[in-house]
Amino acid sequence: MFHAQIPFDRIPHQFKSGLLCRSSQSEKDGLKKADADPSVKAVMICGENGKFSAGADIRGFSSPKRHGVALSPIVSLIESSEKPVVAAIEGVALGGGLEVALGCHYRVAHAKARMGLPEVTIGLLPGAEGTQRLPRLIGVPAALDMITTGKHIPATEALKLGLVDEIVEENTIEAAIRLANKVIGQPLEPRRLSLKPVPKLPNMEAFLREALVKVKRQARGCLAPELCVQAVRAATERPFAEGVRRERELFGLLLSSGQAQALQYAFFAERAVRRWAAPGGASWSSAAPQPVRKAAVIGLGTMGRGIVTSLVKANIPVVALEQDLEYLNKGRKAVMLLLEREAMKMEGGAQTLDFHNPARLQFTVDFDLLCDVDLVIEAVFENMALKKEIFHKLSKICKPGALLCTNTSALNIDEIASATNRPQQVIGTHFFSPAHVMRLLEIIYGRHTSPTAIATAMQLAKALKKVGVVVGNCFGFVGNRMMFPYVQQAVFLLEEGSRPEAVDQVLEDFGFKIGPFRMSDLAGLDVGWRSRKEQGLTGPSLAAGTPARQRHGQRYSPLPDLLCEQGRFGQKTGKGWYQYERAGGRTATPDPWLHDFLSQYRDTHGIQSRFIDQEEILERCLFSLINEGFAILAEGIASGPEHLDVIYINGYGWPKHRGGPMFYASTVGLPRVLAKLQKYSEAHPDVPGLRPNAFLKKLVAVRSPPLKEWMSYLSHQSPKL
Ligand SMILES: CC(C)(COP(=O)(O)OP(=O)(O)OC[C@H]1O[C@@H](n2cnc3c(N)ncnc32)[C@H](O)[C@@H]1OP(=O)(O)O)[C@@H](O)C(=O)NCCC(=O)NCCSC(=O)/C=C/CCCCCCCCCCCCC(=O)O
Repeated sequence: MFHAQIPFDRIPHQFKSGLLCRSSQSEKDGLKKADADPSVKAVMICGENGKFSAGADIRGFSSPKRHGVALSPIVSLIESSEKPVVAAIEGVALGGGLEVALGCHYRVAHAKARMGLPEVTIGLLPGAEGTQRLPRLIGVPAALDMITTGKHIPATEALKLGLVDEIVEENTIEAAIRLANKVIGQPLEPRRLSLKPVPKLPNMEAFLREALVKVKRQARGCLAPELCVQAVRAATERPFAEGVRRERELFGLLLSSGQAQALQYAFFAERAVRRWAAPGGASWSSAAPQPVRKAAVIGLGTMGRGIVTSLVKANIPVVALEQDLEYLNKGRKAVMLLLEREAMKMEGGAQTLDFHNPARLQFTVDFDLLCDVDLVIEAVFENMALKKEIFHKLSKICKPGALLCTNTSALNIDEIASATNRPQQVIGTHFFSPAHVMRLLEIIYGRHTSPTAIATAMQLAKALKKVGVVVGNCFGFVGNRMMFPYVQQAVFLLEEGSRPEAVDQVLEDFGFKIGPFRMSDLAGLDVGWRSRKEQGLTGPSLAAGTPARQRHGQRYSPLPDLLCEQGRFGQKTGKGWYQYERAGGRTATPDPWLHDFLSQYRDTHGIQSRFIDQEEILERCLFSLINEGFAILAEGIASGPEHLDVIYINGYGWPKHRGGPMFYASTVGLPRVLAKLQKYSEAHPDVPGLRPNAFLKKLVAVRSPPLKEWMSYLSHQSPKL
C-alpha cells in the first residue's frame, strides 16, 4: 500500500505559500513511483491534521505566477493509475481538493466531513476538470446544484448522491486502506469518471435552459454561475477531452473578468474583519469574551422577533420580554411561527430547536426575570428617551457582569450608556431585518465600552453565524451613515426630472438586490419621517419660515415628507414611491399619480425638469456613498475599507462580485471618483455629500495606492481608535 498525503490541505499555513504548484510536483512524483513499484498494490490519498484539502490557495489566482494549471495533470494521473486509488476524506474536501478526490477510483469519507466545489463563490469554476467529472458521477441536476451554488454538503448527503462510496464514523484512513485492499485486482475502467457517459435526462436541453435562466436571475450580473452552467452543458454535449477544453476556456474568461478578484477580495475581507481592533489597541489577543449562557431580548417587534429566533437557533436560552400582555402574546405567536419555519428548514426538524421548553425560551412581562441573564439585547423602537429609561432599569436589575446591548440603527451609544451605572458594559448591536436571516451584525463601541464587551459581542456574532463588524459611534454608524447621501441623491434625482423606477432600475442593473425606492417602500417611509421629525427637519418643530427645500443652509428635499403626509408609507399602505395591489402587497408598479405629483412639485418649486442618464444616476448615488466612506475612514469610525465593504455586502445588498463600495472605488479608479464628485459638487454646491472628502483627495494626490495601503496615509491616528 502506498500512502500519499496531499500537502495542500493545511489551513492556513500551506495556503499562504502558494501550495498547489509546489505540492503538485511531489504529488506527481509520488504517484509515478507508486505506479512503477511492483510491491505497491494500491494507493490511498489522505490529507493532514484531519483535513483532506480546502483546495488551492485563493491568493494564488491573483498573483502573477498562477499555480492552478498544474492540478489537472495530477487528477488525470491519479485516474489513469493502474492501481486502485482511494481517497480518505476527513474534514473538508473543497475545490481542487474534491477534484483530486474525483480523480480517485474510490472515495471514503468520515461522517463529519464536508465536500463542495465552492469556486463559484470566488468568481471561478471548478477548473481542474471538476465540471466534467462530477456530472458523470452524480448526474447533471445534483452536479449543477453543487457547482452553481458552491455549497458544502455533509458526508451523509454525499453518500446519498453517490459522491462517496462509503462513510465511516471511526478511522477514515484505516477504512480507506481496507477498501483499497478489497478492490485490488478489480477492473478500474468503470471507476474512471472521464470514461463514463453523463447520465441522460429525458429533457436535458430544457433542464439546462431553465437552469441557466434561474442562475442568471439570481446572479444579478455575476458571471461565474452562468459560466458554470455552460461548462456543465459542455459535459453533456461533448466528449470528455473537448469538455475539458471548454472548461479551461471558460475558466480563463472568469479569471480575467475582474469579478473573480472582487469575490476573492470579499472572501479575505470577511475574514479580516474578524480581527477587530478597538480604542487603546485592544483586540482578541488582549480581550477574552464572557460566556453567554442565557440572554434576554426586550421588545418583540419585527427586530426583536428575529433576534429571539437567532438566539434560539444558536442554542442560547432566551427570556423574551414585552411591555404588556397584549404585545407579549402577539410577539410570542410571531416568534413561534418563525421558529416553526426555521425548524422545518433544519435537518432534524423541530426537536433540534427545542423552543417549546420554557427553560430554553421564556416569554414574560416581568423585568425581574432578567436578573440572571448574561446579556440583554434591547430592541424597542428608535426613541432615545425610551431606550434610556430601559437601560436605567436594566442597570438596576441585571447582575453586575451582564452585557447590555442596544439594537439601534443610528442612536448615540454613549447617551444610552449614560443612563446606566456600567457604561463599560453597554454596546450597540445593530441587527439587520429580518434579523434571523441577515448575516450582518454591526457592533458599535461607545467611549466607555470595554474590550471584553466588544469581544463578547463578536463571539455572539459568531455563535449566531453572523458577520460581526466592529465600528465606532457616530450618527448612523457605518452602514446607515453611508446610506444617507445615497438615498438623498436618489431623491434629488427625482426632483430634477427622474422617476423612482428609472433610478431603481439603474441600481438594480448594477447589481443591488433592490433599488433605493423599492427599499424605502419595503422598509416603510414613516420610519425616516419619524426620525426627521425628531431631528426637527420636518413637522411641528420646524421653525416657521424655513425654506421648503433647504435645511441649515443645505439642500433638502421634502418629497418623502410630502408622501408621508398623504399617508403613502410604502408597501404597508399599498402606496409609496410605487403603487401596490393592496395594502401589504409586494408587487411594485409605477404610479401615474406619483408622476403627476412630481411634475406639480417641480412646477411649484420652479425646477426645470431634465433627462438624467444612467451614468449620472449611478455616479451620483454611488460616489456620494463612497465619499462618505472616506470620511468614515478618516474619522477612524472603521479600521479599514474592508470593514465598510463587508458591511455593504452583508447588510445592504451590495453585489458581492463588485467587492463592496470601497473596493469598487479602487477598481473605477480614485482619480475618476474624485473628478466626478468635483463635477457634481460644482453643479450642486449646496449638497455637502458631493463635496470630495479630504482623505479621497489625499489618496489621489499620492497616486492612488492599493486599497490595503489606504489607512497608512491617514496623517493622524483618529481619537476613535
Ligand atoms: C471551510 C474552510 C476551509 C475553513 O473554514 P473555517 O474553519 O471557518 O476557517 P477560515 O477562517 O475560513 O479559514 C482559516 C484561514 O485559512 C484561510 N483559507 C482558507 N481557505 C483558503 C484557501 N483556499 N486559500 C487561501 N486561504 C485560505 C483563511 O483565509 C483563514 O486565514 P486568515 O484568517 O484569512 O488569515 C473555509 O476557509 C473555506 O471555505 N475556504 C475556501 C475554500 C475554497 O474556496 N476552496 C476552493 C479554492 S479554489 C480551488 O481549489 C481551485 C482549484 C483548481 C483550479 C485549477 C485551475 C486550472 C485552470 C486551468 C485553466 C487555465 C486557463 C488560464 C487562462 C489564463 O491564465 O488566462
